[in-house]
Amino acid sequence: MSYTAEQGIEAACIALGLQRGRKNVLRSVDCTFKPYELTAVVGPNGAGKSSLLQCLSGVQRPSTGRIVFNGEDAGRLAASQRARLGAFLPQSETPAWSLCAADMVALGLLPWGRLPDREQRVQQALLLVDAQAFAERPVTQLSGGELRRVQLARLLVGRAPLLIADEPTAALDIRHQLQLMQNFRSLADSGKTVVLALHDLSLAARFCDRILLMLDGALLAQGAPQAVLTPALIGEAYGVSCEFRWRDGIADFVPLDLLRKSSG
Ligand SMILES: Nc1ncnc2c1ncn2[C@@H]1O[C@H](COP(=O)(O)OP(=O)(O)OP(=O)(O)O)[C@@H](O)[C@H]1O
Repeated sequence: MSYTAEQGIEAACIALGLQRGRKNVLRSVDCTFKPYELTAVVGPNGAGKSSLLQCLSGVQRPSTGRIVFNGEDAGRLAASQRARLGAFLPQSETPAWSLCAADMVALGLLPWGRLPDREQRVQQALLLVDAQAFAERPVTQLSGGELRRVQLARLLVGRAPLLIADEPTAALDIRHQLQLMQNFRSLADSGKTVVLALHDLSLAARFCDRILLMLDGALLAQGAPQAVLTPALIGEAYGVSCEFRWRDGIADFVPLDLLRKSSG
């Protein structure tokens, strides 16, 4: 591939399908993620958000369709090259051994070998998520939110132009949710392509350029927050009535009532 890791990457999913067991959990998904864009993938439990992010990151091989990075088939890339292009934070992960937080963050630099500024990068990443205070603590002794922040630092420490995070704000307190979303916003503004699965629709509306709304393995809608996060589409996807109150660019999502019996 002819571009460097610091250049932007446009990642496209083309007619993406994924079968798990007997179920088609992704059904012909077409979408494109661009440099300078922060995209939220939203939708009810089981809609296929994690499956889409796993395909995009290369953790899952799609059953049908393709992922294309800057026009080239990502499925043909060596795993090491793909890791340098796209960094991924899975929805959940339990540490297998008790390495210290700084060493866990440094794992995010593995795709680039031993960089001369390794220590600096690790310290900067820890600072981004406010985790310097527990840099030397074993990750097995951190609280859920502290561990998540260390895992987020591991995502942010590298040089990949594509950042993919599955429910990055879950487990974080409101201060750290806000700080993290501001960081993702700045990273997108600097040219990164950022894709997040989110359940918090207020955060998605406030910080993201685009929203992909998924339902039952397919895209129900995609576009700007004000176009996608409408009471009609939210009602169809989640089965709840809701209100969005927009004030100075800040969206406040208020779920009001159940519209129908849940299917999931
Ligand atoms: N390993 C698996 N084997 C079989 N089915 C699976 C597997 N993992 C997920 N699924 C199914 O795939 C569908 C999509 O799951 P996915 O995790 O992508 O949803 P999601 O939108 O991320 O949900 P959530 O909001 O609950 O995290 C669900 O119906 C789920 O039951």
